[in-house]
Amino acid sequence: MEPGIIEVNGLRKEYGDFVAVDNLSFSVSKGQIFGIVGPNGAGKTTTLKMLSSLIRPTSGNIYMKGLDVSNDSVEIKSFLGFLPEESPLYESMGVEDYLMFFAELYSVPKDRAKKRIRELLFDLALNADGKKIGDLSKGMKRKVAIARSLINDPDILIYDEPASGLDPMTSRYITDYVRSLKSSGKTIIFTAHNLYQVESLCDRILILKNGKLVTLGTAEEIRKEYGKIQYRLEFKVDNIDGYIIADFKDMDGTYVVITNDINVVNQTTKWVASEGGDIVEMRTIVPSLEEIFLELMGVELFVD
Ligand SMILES: Nc1ncnc2c1ncn2[C@@H]1O[C@H](COP(=O)(O)OP(=O)(O)OP(=O)(O)O)[C@@H](O)[C@H]1O
Repeated sequence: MEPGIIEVNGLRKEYGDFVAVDNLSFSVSKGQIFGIVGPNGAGKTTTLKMLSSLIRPTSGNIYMKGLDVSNDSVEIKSFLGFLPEESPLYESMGVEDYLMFFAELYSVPKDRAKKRIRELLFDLALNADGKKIGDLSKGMKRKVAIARSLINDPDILIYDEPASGLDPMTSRYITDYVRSLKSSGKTIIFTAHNLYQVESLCDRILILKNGKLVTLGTAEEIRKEYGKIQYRLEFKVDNIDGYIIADFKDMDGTYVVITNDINVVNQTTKWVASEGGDIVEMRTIVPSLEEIFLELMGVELFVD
């Protein structure tokens, strides 16, 4: 198999006696959106900080485009954009001055930087109207931080919770924007707590718990491996007294059976036919990534 644009092998981070990230290995292919999810304290931010060479791993290695992050961090920074969970912005600066300042830090020639800033402001629908960064809304500040991460047009983007804490519209705008970055050929690793967002956006998903990989795959693969598909059968019969195949709910004259056993479905349909009744509806209930996630984390789910 071709090596990924990002290759992580046996990554470990210790803080004193505490192991924040433990023997983590994964590979991200070029042009993929790769999501890292896990409960608070799972080690997501620590992993992203190691990928962005903000902190050094205790052991293990990370390669980006074949370069070792520990040794070639300067070169890697030229094609990497990092968006931290909390982005400290220079509150007293105007948006364009702020972005120009970062363009200079990345040695982007002035003319190209001006064009890039115009494009980014347009693409992100960011109209600051001459306001200082400190006077912008939370969503606009997040957009400024995203524009900053893209100022040098990097190929690889590492985004820590890019759309968290924002209103649904801005959050949606940012996730759509991340999707458009993928269409322009960029590779994106991001963390999020909103699993519907992760499911709709990511090509592959890594679930972390206590610093360890729990599972890794497409949403479909994770669903296949961990999700219990259930069947919901709704039927009508004149007399339910003889039904002993499974538990059922009486819903005002129709009866509902929810089961993960296909034999129960087959036997029930036969029984309903033999009683001269009708099947009102039969469907499968596919678990959401959220339900699988909660189950993997050991949280009991209650189904009505
Ligand atoms: N500098 C540090 N010193 C000591 N422990 C730390 C340090 N940074 C992180 N940790 C610990 O490492 C663990 C993982 O933290 P991390 O921030 O990576 O989790 P996370 O998955 O990003 O959580 P969240 O979803 O809350 O952002 C936590 O228990 C945290 O307290």
